[in-house]
Amino acid sequence: MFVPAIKGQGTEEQQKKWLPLAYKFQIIGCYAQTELGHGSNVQGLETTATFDPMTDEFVIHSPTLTSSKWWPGGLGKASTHAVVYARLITEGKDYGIHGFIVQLRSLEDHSPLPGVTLGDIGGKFGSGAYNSMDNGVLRFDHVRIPRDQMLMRLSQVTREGKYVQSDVPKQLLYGTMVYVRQSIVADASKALSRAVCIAVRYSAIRKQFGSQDGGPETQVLNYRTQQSRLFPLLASAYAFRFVGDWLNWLYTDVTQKLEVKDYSTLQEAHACTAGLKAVTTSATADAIEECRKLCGGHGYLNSSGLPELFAVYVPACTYEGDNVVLLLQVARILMKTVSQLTSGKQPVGTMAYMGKVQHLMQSKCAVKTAEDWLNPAFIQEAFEARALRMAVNCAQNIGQASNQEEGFYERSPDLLEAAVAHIQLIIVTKFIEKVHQDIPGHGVKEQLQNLCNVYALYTLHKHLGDFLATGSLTPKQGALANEQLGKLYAQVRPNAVALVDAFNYTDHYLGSVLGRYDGNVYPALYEEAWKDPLNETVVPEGYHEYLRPLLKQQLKLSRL
Ligand SMILES: CC/C=C\C/C=C\C/C=C\C/C=C\CCCCC(=O)SCCNC(=O)CCNC(=O)[C@H](O)C(C)(C)COP(=O)(O)OP(=O)(O)OC[C@H]1O[C@@H](n2cnc3c(N)ncnc32)[C@H](O)[C@@H]1OP(=O)(O)O
Ligand SMILES: Cc1cc2nc3c(=O)[nH]c(=O)nc-3n(C[C@H](O)[C@H](O)[C@H](O)COP(=O)(O)OP(=O)(O)OC[C@H]3O[C@@H](n4cnc5c(N)ncnc54)[C@H](O)[C@@H]3O)c2cc1C
Repeated sequence: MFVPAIKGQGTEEQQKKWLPLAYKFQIIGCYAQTELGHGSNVQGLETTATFDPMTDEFVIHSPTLTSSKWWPGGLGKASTHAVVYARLITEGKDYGIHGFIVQLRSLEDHSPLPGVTLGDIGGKFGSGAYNSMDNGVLRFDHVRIPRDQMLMRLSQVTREGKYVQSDVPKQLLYGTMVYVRQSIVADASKALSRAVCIAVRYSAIRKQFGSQDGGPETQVLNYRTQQSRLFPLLASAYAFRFVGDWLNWLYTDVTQKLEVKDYSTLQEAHACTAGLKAVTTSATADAIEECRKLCGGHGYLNSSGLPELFAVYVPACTYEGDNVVLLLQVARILMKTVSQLTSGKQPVGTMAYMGKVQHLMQSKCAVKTAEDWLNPAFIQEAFEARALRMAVNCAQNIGQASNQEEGFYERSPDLLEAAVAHIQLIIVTKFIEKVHQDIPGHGVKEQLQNLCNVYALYTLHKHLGDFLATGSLTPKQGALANEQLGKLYAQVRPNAVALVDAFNYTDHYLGSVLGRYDGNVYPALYEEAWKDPLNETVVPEGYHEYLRPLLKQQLKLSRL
């Protein structure tokens, strides 16, 4: 994040100076924004950067304990530099949060520079690989940096100490977070597909119950409950891959527009990256845990690969923006869009469907049979009606409050659900668009169409309350969707293993004895057990000190 921050907020000159050093690992940088007392609320950060016109320097300082930088990855032990976000103060005025390049450690012996106190913040969730990341703590005691180490693409301070705001939106300060959020969506798809690959392959080889007159037991993958839990996760892995590809296109397009000072899609980029990051990471974290349960007891072994995957993945719901905070950002933009509908201003991009407000507020879903739910037009309209009606309901309720802001906070739980509905519509829309494209490979398109329908109808079934409460569906239509879902599972079943093999993960990358490509699980589980250090001795350490005396004592007592 050190590099994207300099690329997005540094001048050409600053990029020329600092990026080659970072690319060649002549310096190692981190992104030091979050503090002990503030993470979500960036504008509440307390670290100060006070301009000293006498020396043409900024004085970086941590005025309070809560201003200590806390969490930045790489900060504790590895980084020599940081992009530090601090309150810019010049001529006695606080101009809010800006980025500054600050050297933290000597390039000679890696010792902290004068005025810099830093270290690691300690162990994190479980024994997961995230403990290999030195998330750190950092405090400054009046550390001086040259004025040209303020990142000056978005705003400047002159030699005399005058603050100059460039003619660019101040939200570009948040650009690095937008970049990482869009990459986190692709990351969610990768993590989810790994978990699903393990669970599908293991479910195909695991047999339990159901043997007739001594015949083989039943593959657990054939149980309808296993399919109803697992196949929506398989469909989600594909859904998040396709929406992540689209989001990367959107991000690239917005970045190109910024180059020519076209800020028209900045809000769309913020809403989509924030909302998709929130929805895909929450779903993926829950799905990895579900995949562990789908593998029964063996899923709880570290050798299954699932506990580690879960422990390393779950902070994605928090870092790069707490998911609730990000969804409330989406909700704010939805409310703004709804308020503009009466002005005749046509919504664009992923909000365009809201322009059909007259139709969508009174449309009646035309589904009459279970098969009708295979029509993408019916799915699309149902999801649009649900999302729009939830947003309009929130706007009407907020409008009844005496104060807009108060109304927003009062209704924030409902706004959260409206934001999720909007984001799920985007995911469904992009999946439908994907399967409408020419897709190579014999039968591949049909399989993706099945998964698209599984993702949409499962999501509809899971959130049926929204669809019924907004009148977007009738209970009968909801039941038909569930009926069609069961038929789709039967169609996915024959190709389930092929659909996870398609992720093309090596056994090494998957890191799971349950997810082995050859399915030879039991010998692998048994072999893995003997690698446990506890098995280096046949008689366990502690026998003579603790177990033997206890056993002997009990034996004596039993003879009395
Ligand atoms: C380098 C890695 C690359 C790839 C990695 C690959 C895969 C990724 C996998 C793992 C990642 C690895 C490790 C994890 C690293 C994690 C690092 C971090 O966690 S960095 C710190 C992250 N912190 C946050 O996300 C903070 C969240 N808070 C905020 O973003 C803001 O405080 C806020 C919540 C948006 C509030 O902003 P503000 O206080 O300014 O107030 P408003 O809500 O009123 O907003 C004002 C105005 O601005 C608009 N806006 C807000 N944000 C943005 C934005 N990002 N872009 C554009 N516009 C924005 C907002 O809509 C308002 O607009 P208005 O209504 O005025 O029109
Ligand atoms: C593994 C990991 C790596 C990280 N790496 C970095 C890094 O490299 N650089 C960096 O700068 N930071 C990093 N962070 C910090 C991370 O970005 C923050 O923790 C994150 O942004 C959440 O902010 P917070 O901790 O202040 O949460 P808080 O906002 O304190 O969240 C606590 C609760 O308050 C709720 N809440 C907060 N505000 C509102 C609101 N307005 N309305 C409703 N509910 C609200 C949240 O939903 C949550 O339930 C990392 C964190 C982790 C866990």
